[in-house]
Amino acid sequence: MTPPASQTPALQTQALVAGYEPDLPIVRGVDLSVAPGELLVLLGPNGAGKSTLVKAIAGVVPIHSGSVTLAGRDITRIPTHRKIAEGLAFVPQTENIFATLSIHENLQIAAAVLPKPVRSEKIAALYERFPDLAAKPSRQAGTLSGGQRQMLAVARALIVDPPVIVLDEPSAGLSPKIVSEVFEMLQQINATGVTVVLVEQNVKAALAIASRAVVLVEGRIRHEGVAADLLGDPLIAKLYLGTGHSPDHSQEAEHP
Ligand SMILES: Nc1ncnc2c1ncn2[C@@H]1O[C@H](COP(=O)(O)OP(=O)(O)OP(=O)(O)O)[C@@H](O)[C@H]1O
Repeated sequence: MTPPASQTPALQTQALVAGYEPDLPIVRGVDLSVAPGELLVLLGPNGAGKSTLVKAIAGVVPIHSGSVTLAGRDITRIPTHRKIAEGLAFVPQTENIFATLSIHENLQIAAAVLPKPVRSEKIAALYERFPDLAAKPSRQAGTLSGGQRQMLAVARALIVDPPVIVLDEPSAGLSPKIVSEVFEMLQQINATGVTVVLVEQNVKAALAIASRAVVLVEGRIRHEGVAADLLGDPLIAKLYLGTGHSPDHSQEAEHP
């Protein structure tokens, strides 16, 4: 979906510089604009700074300068734990669930940011949306398959009905079949009006579901465009997307 240019971006970074050490920027001046309703994929070679960028947006990596806005509101300096209440949900690549707790307890903890009276109703709504989770609410989250863990991590993020969800490589370590299921789930979430931003190594699969793609190289945006166009551009595929000269991670085995 390509909304009118005048529309306030759902998520925007301006001249964003971020990194782990004060004198070592990894993200080096990124202007990223995500329109409401977009499913945007962030691509680029290993070490390009994709994860660092989304972590900076989520508030878990220090921002040196620049800004992050959500539907026009400045959230640059808002503490990480409050960003979810502002409407920005972040699903980290790892440690995105409490492995020793049950599915239900994981959802209860996520629901703690909501007012008490609505918590059970929100959890019930999630169970309706994710029947696989509803089937075994007392199961320990750490015993779930990789795909089901991602489902739980996404469900936790969705508990506040966020307008924007940002995911750091949700397909990491999953088999191609499970990757398809996770991507289908993201498409369905996007179809309900949620703006989705995801970092991905599964270039072809991600471009197939994305509306737009941004290619990050050495901490800067090098290319952006309609996902389908990028998929068909042999130069971009060769230079930045890893297709043709580095392994497509979709072939990796799932680690349960
Ligand atoms: N916790 C950390 N502390 C210091 N430097 C880090 C940390 N995590 C990542 N880096 C460095 O930041 C740079 C960008 O890493 P990042 O993970 O953001 O890249 P990426 O594009 O997501 O790559 P990949 O696809 O390999 O995950 C790399 O040079 C990496 O070594």
